[in-house]
Amino acid sequence: MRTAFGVETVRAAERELMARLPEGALMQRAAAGLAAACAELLGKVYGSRVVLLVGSGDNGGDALYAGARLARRGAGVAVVLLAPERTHAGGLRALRAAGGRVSAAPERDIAGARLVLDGIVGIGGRGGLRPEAARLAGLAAASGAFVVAVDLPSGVEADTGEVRGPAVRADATVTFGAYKPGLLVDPAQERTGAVRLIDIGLDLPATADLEALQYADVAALLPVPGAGSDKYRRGVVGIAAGSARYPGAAVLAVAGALRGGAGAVRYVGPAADAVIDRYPETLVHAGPPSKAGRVQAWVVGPGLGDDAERVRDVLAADVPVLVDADGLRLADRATVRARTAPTLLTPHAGEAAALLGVDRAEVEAARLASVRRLAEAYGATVLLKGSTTLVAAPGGRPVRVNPTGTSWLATAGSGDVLSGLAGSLLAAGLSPVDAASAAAFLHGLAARLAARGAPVGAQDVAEGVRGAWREVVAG
Ligand SMILES: NC(=O)C1=CN([C@@H]2O[C@H](COP(=O)(O)OP(=O)(O)OC[C@H]3O[C@@H](n4cnc5c(N)ncnc54)[C@H](OP(=O)(O)O)[C@@H]3O)[C@@H](O)[C@H]2O)[C@@H](O)CC1
Ligand SMILES: [K+]
Repeated sequence: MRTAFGVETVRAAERELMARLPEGALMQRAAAGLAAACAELLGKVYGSRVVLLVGSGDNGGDALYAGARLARRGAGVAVVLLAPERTHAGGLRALRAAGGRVSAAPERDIAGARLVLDGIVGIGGRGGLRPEAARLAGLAAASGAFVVAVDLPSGVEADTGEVRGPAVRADATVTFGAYKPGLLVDPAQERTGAVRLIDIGLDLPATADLEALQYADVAALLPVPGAGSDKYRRGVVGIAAGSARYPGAAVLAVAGALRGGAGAVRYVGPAADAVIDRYPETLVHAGPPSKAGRVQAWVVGPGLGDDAERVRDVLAADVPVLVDADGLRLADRATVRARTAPTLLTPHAGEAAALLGVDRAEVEAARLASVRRLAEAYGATVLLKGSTTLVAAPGGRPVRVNPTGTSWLATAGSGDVLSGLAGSLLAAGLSPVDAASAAAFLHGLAARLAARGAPVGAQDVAEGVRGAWREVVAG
């Protein structure tokens, strides 16, 4: 599991460790890791031109000490100071002693640099970059130099991933002690480049603020039928989706469900012919969901139109229910809150905005806060779709972020496949958080496998799920 911790937690762990170490030791660990990463990126350090953008705090100190290490190895290092009178004094002394210099012509130095280190601001930052810092970040972006963010791209919010003003766009980020949530959540995540974690020996709490499943975590969650399994013991998932107008949504939700590990898929609704035509293994039923026979979990909503009655009927079932698409519009909040079996809501940003009564842009800007708010408001687990899909449960447990997302998934019907897949995992017995995050992981990987650099449709994604599953199990 990859974990991320908020600023307060990281600072507390740093204080605790600093009290046991000689003064400055932690910064030296950070700088050593940073310099090593930069040397690796440069390939040849000797003769390389490096520019440090240095602000008033310890983030600048890290950059200065790393710059000193690179200067000792023969790099030509120039530093641009944003607050000359408040620069980290020890770091600047070390840089000068190693042969580095303070830039007299920042524009020229940045234009000629191979590597720019962004030490403007780290976890002490508030809000977007100030004008002079923003100007320098712009010059760095325009120069074609490789930009390495120190701890995090300056200007992004470490705790939330929000980007409320100008911010550095890095090609790589070297972060210290722990991943910060903002490095994994959009929109900030788009600005980090590849992230490398330097272990500086922090002792962190067992419970993270954010976590991202890795291959082995997903493999451990996926259901495997035993010798004694029959289709009912493997779980039956019910799909209440589709309408005369949108039969395709039913077909795609069933396609996802058939790949999710449940023993059988039951379809209820007016698109039974289309479903059977494509997937004859589906059990179909034309009446209300409550009369369809036993299921271990329901999916309700994709392509449903305005059939509020089907949503009410499904929500009355005492099994886990996944609500998606039209179902989100039709589900009554008090009914969801009153359910005793778990509920999983799977909105995209626009649907989440409608549920929260805010603008879509506000959800997209504050994804972490939005998914947490929705989970509390509905007393339900919420999967917020996006290129960094988030899963939150009510009650403040760590939020999960999916690491396999790809922009190829922004294609019609791919959400229907995801709801079928997650519903199937629910029916197979996974908790809502595990079902949602394992489904998002498989779904993202399936899209990548299916796409391999070319556009994909939702059916391709559904067909890619088996390959993704195999890849996960193989590690
Ligand atoms: N603690 C440790 O042991 C270790 C810490 N480490 C490192 O220290 C970093 C944290 O250092 P830090 O606490 O000194 O804060 P930091 O991020 O440098 O900000 C400093 C100042 O910037 C300013 N500023 C704020 N917002 C701004 C903005 N938008 N645009 C421009 N400027 C802005 C504001 O000053 P102001 O001008 O408001 O007085 C603020 O006080 C951490 O990220 C890691 O790199 C590692 O070495 C490992 C060991
Ligand atoms: K930085």
